[in-house]
Amino acid sequence: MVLAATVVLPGGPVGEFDYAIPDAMADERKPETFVEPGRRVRAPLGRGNRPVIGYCVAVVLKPASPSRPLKALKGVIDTESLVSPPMMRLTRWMADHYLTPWGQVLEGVVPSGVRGKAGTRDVMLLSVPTHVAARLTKLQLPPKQAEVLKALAASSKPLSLKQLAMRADCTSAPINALRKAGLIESRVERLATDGLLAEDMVVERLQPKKLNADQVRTLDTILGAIDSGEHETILVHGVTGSGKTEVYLQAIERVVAFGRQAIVLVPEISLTPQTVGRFRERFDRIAVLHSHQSDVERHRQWRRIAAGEVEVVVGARSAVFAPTPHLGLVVIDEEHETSFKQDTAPRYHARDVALQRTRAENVPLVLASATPSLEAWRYAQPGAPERFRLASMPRRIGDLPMPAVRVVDLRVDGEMRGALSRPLCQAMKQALDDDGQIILLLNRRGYSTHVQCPACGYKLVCDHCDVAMTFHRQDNVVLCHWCDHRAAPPVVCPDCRSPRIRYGGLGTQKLEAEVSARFRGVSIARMDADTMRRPGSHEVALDAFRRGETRILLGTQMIAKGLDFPNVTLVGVVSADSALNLPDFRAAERTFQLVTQVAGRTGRGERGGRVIVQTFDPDHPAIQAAVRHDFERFAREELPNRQALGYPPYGSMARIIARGASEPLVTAYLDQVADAVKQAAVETGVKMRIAGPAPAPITRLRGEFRRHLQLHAPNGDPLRAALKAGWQPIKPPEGVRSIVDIDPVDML
Ligand SMILES: Nc1ncnc2c1ncn2[C@@H]1O[C@H](COP(=O)(O)OP(=O)(O)OP(=O)(O)O)[C@@H](O)[C@H]1O
Ligand SMILES: [Zn+2]
Repeated sequence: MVLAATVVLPGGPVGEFDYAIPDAMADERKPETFVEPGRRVRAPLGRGNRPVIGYCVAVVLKPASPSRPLKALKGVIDTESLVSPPMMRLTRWMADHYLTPWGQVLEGVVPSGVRGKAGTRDVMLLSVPTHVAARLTKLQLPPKQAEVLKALAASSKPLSLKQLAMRADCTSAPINALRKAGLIESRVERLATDGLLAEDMVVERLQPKKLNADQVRTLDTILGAIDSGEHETILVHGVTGSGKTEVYLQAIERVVAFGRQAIVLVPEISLTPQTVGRFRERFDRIAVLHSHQSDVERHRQWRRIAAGEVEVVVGARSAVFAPTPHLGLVVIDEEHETSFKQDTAPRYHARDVALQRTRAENVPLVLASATPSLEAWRYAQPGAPERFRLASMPRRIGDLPMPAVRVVDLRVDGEMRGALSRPLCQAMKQALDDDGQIILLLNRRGYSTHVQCPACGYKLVCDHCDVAMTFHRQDNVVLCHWCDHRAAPPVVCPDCRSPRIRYGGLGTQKLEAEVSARFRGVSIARMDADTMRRPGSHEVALDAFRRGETRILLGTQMIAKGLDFPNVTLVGVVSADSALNLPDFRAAERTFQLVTQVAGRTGRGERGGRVIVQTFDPDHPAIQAAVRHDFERFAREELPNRQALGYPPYGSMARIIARGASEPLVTAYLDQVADAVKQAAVETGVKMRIAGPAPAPITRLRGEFRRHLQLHAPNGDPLRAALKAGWQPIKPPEGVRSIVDIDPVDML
């Protein structure tokens, strides 16, 4: 038998490869060179023995095969495992579920700062072995060496070479002589270069709030699951302002009291100092993980978490992989948010990964939202394939009423004053007169969202993408929001030279200009991707709004969620329709979520609040349900549509997207794949619906043509089988790239 390491390669080729482990790498007493699962190794690949780096995923005994001996590993990179056994199993599941090579999943899950041990360095620490210390006086040594040994033995903790040389006032020569003679032992330890770790911010501690009846009921449900020691998923559906956060903070207190850790996932955009502060007020040791962190900071947090020094991990999507040693609970706040799905490989959804992880570790998962995803909602209904438990919180804290919503029909209201209808203008004036504050939502950035020529019908699109260019007045450019291509704004039609070229369509910049012209002297802040570029700008803008210095806050969806400002007495939705016409089966769901969430930002104080929604489609079921803050009504009306078409949550879906500069090559490749997938689908014996191949909704992006194929099946297994047989084996030609997105969220 030979001791072998099973290795997967992040950079391909796909597959698991066995390598013999040389004796020197099988010695547990030499941790620097020990091979174990979760460490990266150097291995020779292929005929030419090209050196590659891979992850050891298993250590196994293999029967020796003299005719085909295993190649031997060349070296070990990591001095400790980067991936715990449960995490190893989780990444394995992800590789299978998302049809992504295991090595690529591992590379995506272990942060680069952790792989590179950012902010730390290896330090050799010297000490005197106990058996040497015992006979220190009896040793016959040259005087300098005796002095060194005495100095080291007198030290209460191990010393670095430099420290010891200083204490004994010597060069490294006598120290090395002692090491050679086995009188001094050494080990390598990884220490932070900045020496002392920054202390956690000190924040005034707050006591738990006294819960209302709905909160008590919900907390009891969660605590029951925690105490049972079993996995259970609990969907907390609570209207905006019902106090969901307080409930899960108190559930986490129980988990922490048991000496376990909790992970709380929030959308990246909500991960503000304000949010983190709510945790610091209640817990001593918090770790924050987000995508703007430096490698050094991320590595530091990762180590603290792995060492069990942290009670609560708060983070965006990737915090689902936090290496907590004793996980007790995972919470996903605003569970419906699309940012929980990663849009590069591995294309995982944090909700599904969390479900898998909490099941494996036997701990509860809490999903919280005022507008749950239809997936989570269906699974909380009787008779669904998954069984989530539903906890409802239908009332606001303090029994505050939900704000009244008025719909303005833009088709009949002829009295538009630019972007704002007369009712919205009047309501704004009144809110300002009453010393209230206003939130205006418009989910399109820029000034004009399209440039068109009425004379010849010309539309200005990006040179590289099949996307309309947006005019940005501040920089005086037309800009592609997909590839960032910039051009000078045309003054005449580039096609027919007509000077009547029109800049139309409303963006946040234009809205800001209109509002400030109409409400002179009123302080306005705009929050969108253009004004929020610098880190921390979000917080600055929200702080000014909180203090009342800003009276009107307008912006894209980033102002729609989570904000809790009691003085906001009016919310205006400038155009509720922007998401409604997207070629996406979730368009209605997105519209409902956005309008409901932003409407929920008002009426959160004693002063009450109201909402005005402008739309060209006032009878649309999503808008009708949002106007009533009625999620159940929306779900009742939308679910049958999904069921009729076999769309999620009734069945699984996968999308193949192929792209390349040459349209014929992309087409030929995807046609070939489609045939193979259809053939394979028949062989699964499961009824599958396959749509396409067809041009993707965004047909050209960054100069590449895009085509896609969509697969629907009652569940994910036959989909994966068909893709494994039909898609995986067909290598795209040079210049064509192809990806598979399982359970896609992005339909463009
Ligand atoms: N039991 C309680 N007693 C008094 N105030 C409470 C209580 N629970 C929560 N609150 C307060 O009520 C407000 C709303 O709570 P929270 O922000 O947790 O609601 P939410 O359900 O998460 O809302 P949303 O979904 O709109 O973000 C907060 O200011 C919170 O501090
Ligand atoms: Zn472009």
